[in-house]
Amino acid sequence: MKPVNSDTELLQTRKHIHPNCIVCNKANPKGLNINYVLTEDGSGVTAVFDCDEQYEGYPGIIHGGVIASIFDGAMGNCMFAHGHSAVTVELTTRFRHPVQTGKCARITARITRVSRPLFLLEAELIQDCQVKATARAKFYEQPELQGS
Ligand SMILES: CCCCCCCCCCCCCC(=O)SCCNC(=O)CCNC(=O)[C@H](O)C(C)(C)COP(=O)(O)OP(=O)(O)OC[C@H]1O[C@@H](n2cnc3c(N)ncnc32)[C@H](O)[C@@H]1OP(=O)(O)O
Repeated sequence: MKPVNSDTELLQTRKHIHPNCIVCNKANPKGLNINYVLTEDGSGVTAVFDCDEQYEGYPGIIHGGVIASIFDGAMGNCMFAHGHSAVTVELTTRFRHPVQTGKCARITARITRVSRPLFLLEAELIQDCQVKATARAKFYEQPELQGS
């Protein structure tokens, strides 16, 4: 599926991304400040997460809720990148291996199926060349969120 714009800065500049988003807005001092950009082939979005220890649950392991939030943000931004505004209606995360603090991880998300108003998306987190967590979600299109 082609994105509406190949500009990798698109995701941070589109006015309809909520200015206070807890996951992706860099201006939110209490947020995760994740910078999602389009993948090279434009089919999805990707981001690097620094896995700072402030996000740990158990010592040395990133909290699963933080990972789920980053997946949700990735898939939401993927929707925006393809010109769809939508809300999450279902999110399933599989924590395959502990995500360690102090080592960067890469998150990638893409749309896998469209059945309007529902969109199915998948995401994965890779650290140390290993897929450590995956997610699937359903998003429900809400065009009225555009421009808010
Ligand atoms: C000291 C200071 C203390 C401070 C405390 C602070 C408190 C803070 C509290 C913070 C709280 C923060 C909380 C956090 O954020 S914890 C952080 C987020 N979670 C993780 O990092 C977990 C990462 N995952 C793993 O480590 C492995 O996957 C584990 C060890 C879990 C299993 O890996 P392993 O390679 O060993 O095996 P396997 O993958 O073949 O699976 C084996 C079995 O596991 C079951 N299973 C697996 N998947 C599912 C599933 N989807 N539904 C149902 N069951 C499932 C099932 O029985 C399966 O067996 P089978 O059915 O296949 O026979």
